[in-house]
Amino acid sequence: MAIIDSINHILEELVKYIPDVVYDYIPESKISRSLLIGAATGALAYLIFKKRYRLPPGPFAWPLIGNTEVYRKGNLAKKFLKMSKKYGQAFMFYMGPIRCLILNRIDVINEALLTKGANYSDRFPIYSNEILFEGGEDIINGRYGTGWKLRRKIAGRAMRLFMVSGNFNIKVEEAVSKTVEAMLNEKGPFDPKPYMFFTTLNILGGMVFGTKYEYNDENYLDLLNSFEEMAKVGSEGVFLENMFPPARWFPSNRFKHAIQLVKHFLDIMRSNIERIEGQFVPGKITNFTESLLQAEKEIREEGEENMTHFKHHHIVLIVFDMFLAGNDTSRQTLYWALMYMAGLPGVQKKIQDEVDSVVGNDRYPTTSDRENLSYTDAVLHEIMRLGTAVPVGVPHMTSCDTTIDNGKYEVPKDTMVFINHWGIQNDPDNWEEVDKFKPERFLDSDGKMAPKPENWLPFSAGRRVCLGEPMAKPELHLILAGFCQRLLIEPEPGKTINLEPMDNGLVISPHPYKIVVKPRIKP
Ligand code: HEM
Repeated sequence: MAIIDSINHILEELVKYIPDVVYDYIPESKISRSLLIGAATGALAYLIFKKRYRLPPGPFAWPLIGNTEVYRKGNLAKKFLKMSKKYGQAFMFYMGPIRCLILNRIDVINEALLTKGANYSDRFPIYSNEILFEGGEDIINGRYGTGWKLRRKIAGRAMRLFMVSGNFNIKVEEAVSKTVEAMLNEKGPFDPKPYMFFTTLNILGGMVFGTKYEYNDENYLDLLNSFEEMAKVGSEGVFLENMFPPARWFPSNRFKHAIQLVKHFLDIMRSNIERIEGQFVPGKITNFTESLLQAEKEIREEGEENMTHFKHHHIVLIVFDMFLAGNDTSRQTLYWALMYMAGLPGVQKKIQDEVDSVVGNDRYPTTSDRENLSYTDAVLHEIMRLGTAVPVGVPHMTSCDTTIDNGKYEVPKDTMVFINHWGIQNDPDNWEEVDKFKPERFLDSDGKMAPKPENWLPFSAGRRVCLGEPMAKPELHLILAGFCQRLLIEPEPGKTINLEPMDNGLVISPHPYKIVVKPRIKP
């Protein structure tokens, strides 16, 4: 009570200098007065002593709600590119109360991801991710530090093992041949989207669990529906719960639905891991999950105290990451690929000629054909440029006060950072005839793949670079080559395919057309 009395004494003295009109608003109760003066003094001290930063420019932001016009609806990547022309290549906006830095040019992106990688590689602790990912201790959402590094290293090693074991070519071939067969069974024009899911899921399922799915398999349909539903919930916009903590006391139905979906998905992962664990013979690794189980065993043998950063729970989260990060990105790229093939028969024919001459038709393409299938590779690069699968990346966070644009601006600790991958890949300042589908831009004068243009960055760079890049690129290349080798892909009769991306939602999606496929090789 002594504190309240002394605050009130100060207030009594101060009010003598306050104009009457303000005096009327000062409550009479001593406790309310103390709270008021305490809050006012706190706010004043905050304003006086708050560190002032030389922040990058950006639009005016309302307190608490920030720039609703930016984050509420529509395609973020396109908005960011447009805003960068007004505010500069490193600018800020506020998502609710969260301060966000947007990077739109390769030199500032390289500065953040490569030169100052240690300052820019943390992840923002997004509330929904911490809830959905049971603590957010997976790889994608993991905070930058020892635990994340260890989990990334173990998962990277497991993936490399799959790539070099010879299993990779086999799994891709199995997946492509199953999809080709299923699509050829279609009687008329059909939507190719579910088939792309079927292809990528078969490869991921093969890698992670050693599973093979059939098109009407119950387990497969369960995964497909869970994924479709998760993608739908995710594309409906940001969760209010992430921006405004009080919203967490009364979670929206959408948020509750997302929790149920992820829980179901994690249960599927757990039951598969348990099955593999039951048959696991240490030292004998045949799939990704067994590699993780082996790593867990070795870490445990070094002493239980080493297990803080790699427990059984982390295996479930890492496996979930593989499906989450690996599936939607790859299937979306393939969906674009089929639309381009149906819409651009000349490009399709050139791939077919290349595959026919390099591979022939009595076997499927393999990774060793890749360097001789340069035109196919260039087409894939152009598809990934225009149909960027992760348009504004996975947000990073600064782990300390830092700078950007060679010291021109200061960026405070805990700022959320977006890399506009779609933006640099579709900026007319970076590419000639930016909207034109031109695979040749990736080829040298001998028709071989030229060095990667610096503005082609679908997988990001630096410490958080996509873990799946070494797998995704050859995988998508083999699938595209395999489809074109086996199939003639055409639009639905009477339809012309509009290859402009749809202008809605967070992802860059093609317009949904039906296609027709015909066999090129007799089965
Ligand atoms: C078209 C295919 C793909 C694209 C365009 C893509 C793109 C990306 C991007 C932009 C990021 C964020 C990087 C950053 O934070 O700066 C990322 C992260 C990640 N990706 Fe991919 N990805 C693809 C396929 C895959 C596949 C097939 C897998 C695994 C099977 C995978 C696993 C991951 C993981 C685990 C991360 C998190 C890395 C970390 O936070 O340390 N991705 N990916």
